[in-house]
Amino acid sequence: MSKKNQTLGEFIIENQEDFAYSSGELSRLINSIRLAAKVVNHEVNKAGLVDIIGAHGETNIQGEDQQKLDVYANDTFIKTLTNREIVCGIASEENDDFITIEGHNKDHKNKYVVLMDPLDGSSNIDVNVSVGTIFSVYRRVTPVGTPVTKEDFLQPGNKQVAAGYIIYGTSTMLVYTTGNGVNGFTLNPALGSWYLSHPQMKFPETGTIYSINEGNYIHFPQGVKDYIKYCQEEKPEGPYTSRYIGSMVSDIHRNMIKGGIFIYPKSSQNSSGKLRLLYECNPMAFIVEQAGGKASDGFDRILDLKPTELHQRVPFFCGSTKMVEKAEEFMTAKDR
Ligand SMILES: O=P(O)(O)OC[C@H]1O[C@](O)(COP(=O)(O)O)[C@@H](O)[C@@H]1O
Ligand SMILES: [Mg+2]
Ligand SMILES: [Mg+2]
Repeated sequence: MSKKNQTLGEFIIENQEDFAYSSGELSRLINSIRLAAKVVNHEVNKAGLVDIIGAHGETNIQGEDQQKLDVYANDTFIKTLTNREIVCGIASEENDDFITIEGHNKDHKNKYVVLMDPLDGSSNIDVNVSVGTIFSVYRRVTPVGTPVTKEDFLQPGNKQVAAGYIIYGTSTMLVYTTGNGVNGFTLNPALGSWYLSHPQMKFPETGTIYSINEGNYIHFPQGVKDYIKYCQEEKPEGPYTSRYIGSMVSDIHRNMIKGGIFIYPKSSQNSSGKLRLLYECNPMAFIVEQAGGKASDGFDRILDLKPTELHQRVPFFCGSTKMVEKAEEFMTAKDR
């Protein structure tokens, strides 16, 4: 069978070496995520048809309005993973605290914790623009057989054993890594199967797309302002293009295919930026590095940061290696 016709199920079976230390637990975890993703995809696709869009009337811990689909996606991923009892804990952007999963015999025997942003870019739902899900998997650091603690979730990103995202776009894709490159699978909605459509994805070393919310320009650090000016200057390789969807998964997915940089910097209004280290930046940084790209906070590697709290935010510079390095030069010159 040609690799292109391979389904995700077949891919997992044929690449068991990627799951070498997991005795089937990690493969079952990815299988559960692909199932939950199909359920969420079905709901996202009919968002315009049913009265499910719009603010839910609650606010999450960051004080932001939750959309109904945020809640739905959160519940779906949590229930799917909890019912199958294949993880020992879950932390979600939509929950104040982590969830402990005891297991059927209350023996806390599972090894992995999952951290997730169940619906990324949710403000795009009611205008029919792509949204996503981001997930991150770590091996617990506390002993198996005991309840998980915060320590299991506050691990640096370089300890991730798997990470991925789902993009609910014109096609729905699941892109993930277990630390052995990045593979992308496209959902055939008629069959409900994920097909390997993007084997061994590679982030172009450089590109001409820059993605940043320039509406916040006056609040940006000087290094970011200088980098934006640099992007707008004439260059031998041709002009740069500004593209910003406002849904990080979609912005980074496009840049990974075409070459580009995504920046969400700190600002005079927000000293740590907006994006969450554990639910958004670490998993995307792992994927991007595995595809040959680079991710930093403008100075230091995202994956080496030691988290101190679950909902911690961090400035994020991510994309084609040469472009991130160039942005870091401007940051170091003015903001170090
Ligand atoms: O509107 P802004 O400030 O540019 O923020 C956009 C960013 O916020 C996010 O939507 C945050 O994600 P959530 O929808 O999960 O809160 C990113 O996906 C996106 O890059
Ligand atoms: Mg998000
Ligand atoms: Mg979200």
